[in-house]
Amino acid sequence: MASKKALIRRPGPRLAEGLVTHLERTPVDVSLALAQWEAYGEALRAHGWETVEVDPADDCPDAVFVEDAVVMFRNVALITRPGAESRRAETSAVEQAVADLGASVNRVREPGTLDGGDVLKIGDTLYVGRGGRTDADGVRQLRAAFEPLGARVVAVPVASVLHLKSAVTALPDGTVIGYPPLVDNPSLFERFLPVPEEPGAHVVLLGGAKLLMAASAPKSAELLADLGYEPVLVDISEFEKLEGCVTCLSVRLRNLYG
Ligand SMILES: NC(=O)NCCC[C@H](N)C(=O)O
Repeated sequence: MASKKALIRRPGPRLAEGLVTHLERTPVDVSLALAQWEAYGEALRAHGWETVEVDPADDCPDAVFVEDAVVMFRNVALITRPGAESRRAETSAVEQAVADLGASVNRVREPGTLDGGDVLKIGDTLYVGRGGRTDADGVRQLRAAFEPLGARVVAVPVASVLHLKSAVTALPDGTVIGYPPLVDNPSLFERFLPVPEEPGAHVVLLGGAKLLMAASAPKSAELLADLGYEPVLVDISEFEKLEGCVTCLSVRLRNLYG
């Protein structure tokens, strides 16, 4: 039976120093962030996901955004080489965690850069954002790692946001959702549904019709509820101040043995 495990990583004491690129910096309340992170993990567990904590990286302010350190396809983990130098030390404990869970491990090598937040998986298609954090060599290495396993890799230019998945994610039926002002090329996707708020573009598929979403996107949640989905809302305001979203706080692992 497929496992339902989710990697998460506790925010560290330097969280407030996390990178901001497209937003103006506003103060982060680290203790509120920790409470929000606990509630996020609880929401995953309440919907049948076993959370697995990666060892914290207290010197890395952005380590909580664990999605950026690894891309999973089937039972293979591609450990990334983050585009931001300050995030490169995040990956070793993530590699250890996925290896301990039984994944086969591959790595993005210098000089390529790739952030997990740039990879949107829909079935066997991997859309990869070529933008501020992921370069052409990173895209090539993603192809080399996963095309032999049956993935189709589609590269998408990203200019307006930090990562591809800051702009778009996908519903369980593969429909891509996004907030139009921030989606550079909606025509690259097979089906595109606009949502009315920027954070409304981010969903984590919890299973069945359940979608984990940010509490800051009530209108988008309403729209998706009206389409028969069941939004589960979590407040992640402190992570949003650092350009984080619901997707980047976990990595779901569904195809590991054991
Ligand atoms: N996948 C994501 O959207 N990750 C968010 C990363 C935010 C972090 N402050 C960064 O700039 O790297």
